[in-house]
Amino acid sequence: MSFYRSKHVFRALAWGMVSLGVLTGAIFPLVAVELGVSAELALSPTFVGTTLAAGLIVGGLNFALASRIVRPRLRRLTGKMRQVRSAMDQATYTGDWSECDPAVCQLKEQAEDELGDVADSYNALLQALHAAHRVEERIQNFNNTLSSQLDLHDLSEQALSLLIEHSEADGGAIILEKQGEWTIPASTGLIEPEAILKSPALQAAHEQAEVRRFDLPEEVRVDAVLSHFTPSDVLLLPIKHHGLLLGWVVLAAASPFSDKTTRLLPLMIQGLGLALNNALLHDDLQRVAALDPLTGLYNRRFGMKRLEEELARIQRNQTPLSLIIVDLDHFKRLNDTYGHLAGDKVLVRAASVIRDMLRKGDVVMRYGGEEFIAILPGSDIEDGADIAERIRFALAQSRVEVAGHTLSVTASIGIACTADDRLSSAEPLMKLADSRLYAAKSGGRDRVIAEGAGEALAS
Ligand SMILES: Nc1nc2c(ncn2[C@@H]2O[C@H](COP(=O)(O)OP(=O)(O)OP(=O)(O)O)[C@@H](O)[C@H]2O)c(=O)[nH]1
Repeated sequence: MSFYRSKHVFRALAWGMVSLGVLTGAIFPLVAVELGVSAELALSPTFVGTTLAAGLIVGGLNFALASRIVRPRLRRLTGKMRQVRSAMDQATYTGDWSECDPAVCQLKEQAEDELGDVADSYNALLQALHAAHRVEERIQNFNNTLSSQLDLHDLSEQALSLLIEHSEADGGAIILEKQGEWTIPASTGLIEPEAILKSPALQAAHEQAEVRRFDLPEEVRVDAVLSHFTPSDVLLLPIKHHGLLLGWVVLAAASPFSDKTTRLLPLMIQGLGLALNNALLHDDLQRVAALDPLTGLYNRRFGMKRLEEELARIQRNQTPLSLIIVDLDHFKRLNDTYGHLAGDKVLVRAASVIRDMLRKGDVVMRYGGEEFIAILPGSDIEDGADIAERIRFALAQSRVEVAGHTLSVTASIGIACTADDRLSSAEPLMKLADSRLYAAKSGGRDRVIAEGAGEALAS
């Protein structure tokens, strides 16, 4: 019948019940005749009218009863749903989801029939929406926290600590590819994390960058406060940007990661790819801005900044610092004779010779055209002079082949030292070293001067 398919369930129910009542009322006189009531009485207009009216009334009452039982419950259900919908509308703009909390909005329907099923389904839907919102909120918070970070090291540390906080991990590390090498910019709670870089399993993982379970090399253990342990579950999650593998997040836990965590982590890491890519670009730009493009040494601007930093540091540590100025001799003549490109090759070689003579922790910059400065923290004037002499000698020995010519160059060098010359700031230190360089030039070039010329400070 058409009312089965009606859009108005209660109207259809009313039609159905009343029609059934009237039909029963209509059939009743015939049944009465069959049961022995005289046809004259049973089919009389009064009898038929009464049975029809009775059928109509019973149908109507049935409908009223059904409607009274079912409608309030349905109204409660729809009322709650409307409340949650409008709370969600609001929350989308205000960010306050407390009104949509399942604890507040759940339906407490006791019925064990279809109505109870509807309420249960509604409650389950509410829970699912709430859980989805919580995941979205976590991912958004994670991305917001990271997007403001451009320093690669700080970003990696922060990302790792958030990932550990949002998972059951006891320790972990971030592995990144930087200038063609795999490095670990952040690690927490792991003993000897560097061993991961040599792991064949990691090398194999690079081939197919996907989330996987991972066996840590034996020496990598989790550092619990009172003991070290081998984790029972380790996740290796790729960090990608536009499909390109930037690195990996390694998370290690004492007990297996839950399904929820293994599903949440890749979503969180999606945003990390963008943030790390920005930080890597920033890092590259900073490096490019700090370097002299011809020699790859620090440029003057960045080198002088480093000098200020080193001076501040040696003052705190009460150690000396020597500054060496190296100026190639008769470089103009070399350029004029063999050409600018030949001059460039000699500059590149000179830069590498000077760098090779220095220790880790020393700083070297190209200060100007054919002038280099080396900063030696911790060196007194004797150390400085010794290194300067080695630089002079190595430069004089080095040869550069250019278009069939073997070129060589000498250098004049001046040195000053914070402790021996009783200087503490960059300007007088540079001035004194420069005046000694001048003395080396005027003394005949190809020599080191480490004393005298103090009068330059007075000017
Ligand atoms: N090939 C090349 N030459 C450069 C570069 N920068 C500066 N120069 C040249 O270096 C030369 C420096 O000349 P000067 O300052 O007169 O010094 P010098 O000829 O070395 O003489 P002394 O220092 O007195 O021994 C100039 O001819 C510059 O053009 C560079 O990047 N490449």
